[in-house]
Amino acid sequence: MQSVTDFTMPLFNTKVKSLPNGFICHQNTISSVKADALYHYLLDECAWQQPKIVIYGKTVSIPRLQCYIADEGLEYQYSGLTMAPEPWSAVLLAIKNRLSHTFGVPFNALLVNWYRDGQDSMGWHSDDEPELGREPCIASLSLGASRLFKMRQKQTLQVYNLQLQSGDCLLMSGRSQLDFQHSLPKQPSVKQGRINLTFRYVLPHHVR
Ligand SMILES: O=C(O)CCC(=O)C(=O)O
Ligand SMILES: [Fe+2]
Repeated sequence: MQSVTDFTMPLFNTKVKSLPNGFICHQNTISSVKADALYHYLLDECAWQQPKIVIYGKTVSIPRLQCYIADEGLEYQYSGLTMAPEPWSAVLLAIKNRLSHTFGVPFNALLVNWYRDGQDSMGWHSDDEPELGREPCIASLSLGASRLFKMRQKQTLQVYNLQLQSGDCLLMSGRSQLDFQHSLPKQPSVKQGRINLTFRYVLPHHVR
């Protein structure tokens, strides 16, 4: 009998889109039907949170929902907030293991973001927290609505656009976090939701 994990395994014999240094997009790693099934599974299964952060002295809710999943004890800190990890479900563990095997990275943490519609977003940032190490390798899987992903070279401010489709897997490695920021801007015309999964390797001895 097929299990949910059989339906959702990303495959990597797919088309590759080349991007600025350090970014690689593997297109269609999950068929749209499977990506849709996984999207709805995660909507139900994740313990969604909408943390509040302080920006310029003002407390605001982040414009999306999040769930942080990781090996035991691997806390994640950003913008002054600490997220305690949820345990791996069988489905996410299987996907994590597949991605670890494919990319040769022992992923041990996953940040899941749910953009309910085009009003939800993520501002310019680099994933450069010390616990990710100097040149982290992050595998980012997109499910649901297609959204624009922007990369901005820190020195030249040149902006590169990438349309992330359901089932695409974007790999950010090498100098991608050192040389670039990235963002997911608001797109009010998008009415559908999107879930993004970023698999990371958190250095256990760096957790504060
Ligand atoms: O939703 C995306 O594609 C980007 C997510 C992201 O940049 C992050 O989780 O750090
Ligand atoms: Fe990011």
